[in-house]
Amino acid sequence: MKLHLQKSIINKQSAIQITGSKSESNRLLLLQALFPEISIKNLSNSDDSVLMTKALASKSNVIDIHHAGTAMRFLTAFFSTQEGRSIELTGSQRMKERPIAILVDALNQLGADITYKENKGFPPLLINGKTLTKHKVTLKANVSSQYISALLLIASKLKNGLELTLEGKITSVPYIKMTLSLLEDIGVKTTFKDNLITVFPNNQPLKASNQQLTVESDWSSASYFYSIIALSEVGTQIKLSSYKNNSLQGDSVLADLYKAFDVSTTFEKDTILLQKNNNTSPNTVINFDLANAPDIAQTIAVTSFALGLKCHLTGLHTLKIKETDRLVALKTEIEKLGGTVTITDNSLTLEASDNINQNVTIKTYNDHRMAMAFAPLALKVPITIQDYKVVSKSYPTFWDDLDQLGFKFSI
Ligand SMILES: O=C(O)C1=C[C@@H](OP(=O)(O)O)[C@@H](O)[C@H](O)C1
Ligand SMILES: C=C(OP(=O)(O)O)C(=O)O
Repeated sequence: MKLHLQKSIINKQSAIQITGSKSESNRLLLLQALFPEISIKNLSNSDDSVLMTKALASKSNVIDIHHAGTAMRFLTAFFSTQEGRSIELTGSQRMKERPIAILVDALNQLGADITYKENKGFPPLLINGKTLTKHKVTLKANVSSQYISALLLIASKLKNGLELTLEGKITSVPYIKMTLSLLEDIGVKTTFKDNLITVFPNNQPLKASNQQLTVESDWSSASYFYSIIALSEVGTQIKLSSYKNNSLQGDSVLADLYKAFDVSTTFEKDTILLQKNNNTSPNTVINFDLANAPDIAQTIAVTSFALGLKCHLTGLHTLKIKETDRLVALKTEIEKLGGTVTITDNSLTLEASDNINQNVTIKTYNDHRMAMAFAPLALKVPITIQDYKVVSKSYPTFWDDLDQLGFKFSI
């Protein structure tokens, strides 16, 4: 269903409460299934976290996690350890194109029994739960960190814990560190030195002081407000809550990166105040390596385009296997708007330009981030989002929050 955004000017000051991080939530939900004494505050209301909750509670032998990548990967590891349970783990058509062999091979080497129902290397998976007996495995670390997090999340419940050796350049590192930090928060011991991660077994109940966890709000969702402020008049402010100064989320690098667009971030207790300080110079060139923060690539590309800036983004190799091939999707949609984009397998270059075509319909490719990344362009031109409902994958109240800021739109 289409959503038409008129050219909008937003309120000078607004405050938005953002839902919990979907990455932290899906890790904690998995850990809660293993350690039921865990209680979680500020859980994400994203579709992906709702699907994760339902899948963990389900008694069915077919579980469909739709588009949720973390749920697919984390649940593959979880169900492989559930002795006596046999399930088919499946997902959307796109999920059936997102590779999973690296994780399946690692789990099978540890003693799991996982096979492919359709295409080798891809969901759906047939998983016969077993006690995993081995504790050492090596896997490629340059394709998706989610395979590594999946193994780490189940590791403390294996008899001898886990020793993971990572091969190749490690991608999306902050997500691995987030997993290890959350394990430490509940009292599981871990080490990460060079390319070796060790998780020690923990079959004791958790200490009372390790049972209550509060999810920080989602930084990837905050990126759309960074973009909105970057495109707004000098002096415009948005307050977002609830955030921490020492975040576990790699996307908190936004606070640094958006300085290039003259957006400042001020921490005030558990809120962040974003403010546009100057008109961004047209001579600014954006040059970022986003290997550690792949989910904000679309936001940054669109902010740069809207401000007419040249932009060169690298470290984008994981974008090809996300909800859609995000490199191709970005090139196609920015070019419809009048931009010039060159992509390789791991980079995107946007030429500086000062023209933005009006009334373009942005295709969303079943990708929440395509809809949300392009929406801020309404501060410059009227624009249509092809399927506005996609946002619920990570941010169900996105349009309500844009409405609150003063965006004008109709369905
Ligand atoms: O572990 C996680 O929560 C995630 C890891 C990242 O994936 P990759 O490691 O595949 O880049 C990220 O893109 C995804 O949205 C969430
Ligand atoms: C890539 C993403 O999610 P996932 O891999 O969990 O589907 C995302 O939210 O941008």
